[in-house]
Amino acid sequence: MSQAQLNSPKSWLVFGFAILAYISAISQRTSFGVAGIQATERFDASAQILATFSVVQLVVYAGAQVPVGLLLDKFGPRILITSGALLMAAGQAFLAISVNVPMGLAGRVMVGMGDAMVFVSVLKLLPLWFSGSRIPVLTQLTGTFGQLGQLISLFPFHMILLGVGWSAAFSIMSGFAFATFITTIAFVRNGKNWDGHGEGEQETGSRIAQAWKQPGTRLGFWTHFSTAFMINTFMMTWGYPFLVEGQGMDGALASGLMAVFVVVAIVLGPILGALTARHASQRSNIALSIVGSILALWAAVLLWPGQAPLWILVLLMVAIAAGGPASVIGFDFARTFNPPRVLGTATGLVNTGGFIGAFVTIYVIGFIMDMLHKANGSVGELYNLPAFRVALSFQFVMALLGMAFMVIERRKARRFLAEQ
Ligand SMILES: NCCCC[C@H](N)C(=O)NCC(=O)O
Repeated sequence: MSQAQLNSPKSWLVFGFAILAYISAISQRTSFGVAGIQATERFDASAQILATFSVVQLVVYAGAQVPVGLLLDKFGPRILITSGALLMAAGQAFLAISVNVPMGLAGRVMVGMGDAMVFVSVLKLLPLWFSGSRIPVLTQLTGTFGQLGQLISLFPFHMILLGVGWSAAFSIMSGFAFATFITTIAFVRNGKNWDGHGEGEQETGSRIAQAWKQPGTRLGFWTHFSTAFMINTFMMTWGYPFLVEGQGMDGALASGLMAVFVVVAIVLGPILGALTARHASQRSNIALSIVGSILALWAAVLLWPGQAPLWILVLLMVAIAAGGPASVIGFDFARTFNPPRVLGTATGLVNTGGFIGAFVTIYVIGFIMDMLHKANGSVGELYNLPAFRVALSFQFVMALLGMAFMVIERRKARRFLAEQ
């Protein structure tokens, strides 16, 4: 390990440009979400087809995590971030010229694959360039800075889309991704602490098995699962319809309140980073407390007689948003329990938790809503408060499952540490 390189000015330069690539990745990921109305017109698509775009992109993202983790351990972060940026640039360029649904989907698949390569690679760079308590803080800051990407798609991208049009807006996003491809080649290095391809000689299957066998990886997976599935469920599908159709909130207010998620991530990320660095033995308790707070607020909102007042809905959103920074604790478990040669694989495994949890929850909530509507003879509104109350309660089942596994794996991880 080259100590001279750690925490050096060059470390900050590498980290800065890696973060830039991640900010770009988040802006590419979220850009389609603000272009829904234009996409419906351009592709002459139904709401279901529009939803397919998001689901396809997320399935690609989650499905790519383990292969990306394996490639990361073999080839290192620099190649992965470079390839991710190039794939996203190509995907957005393709989307800019696409005129039908299959072309649009192909573009989003490329964006999803490219996006999948960036976050875990930035995390893998951290122990190569930094040491000690800086790592958990920088892990949190990575997630926090990434939120700036969402602001890019919410504001400048959206303005260009409205003012100049689809092709120009997506071409500019493609240009942004391409710019980070160039800056990654120019400035991002694996550094002297990267052992190179020698790390990648181990069999693929055995590397996955080695990472998963480690109780710290499984604790990280269930931590990510428990903290992130509710924010993903809310942001990706059910938050907006629940606020507008279930709680009778004005659509513009509901969209505006979604910015709460960015603000909470920016404020809470560094605080949680410092807390986890200082109190490593309390990491799981911090995550469990945040999941507990989300559940308490969901219970208050769902049990509230009639529509809940605005203040409690805002509190609910703050709590759900706290799940984002809390999920980063999962990556900290992966890092502290695994040797560097399987860290990418372990991080990829952890990063699937909150997405797998969200797919299941999103689907089951929709299924329950449909069943309740059918049980009522398919009369009246599909989306209504009593139906949301029942369907959204499914989140308690998933959260309790996740928390139970966190406690089980925590016990095993502690036993593992005691035996070391
Ligand atoms: N401060 C918010 C961080 C959110 C992290 C999020 N749960 C996550 O796992 N992100 C992975 C990614 O690729 O962005």
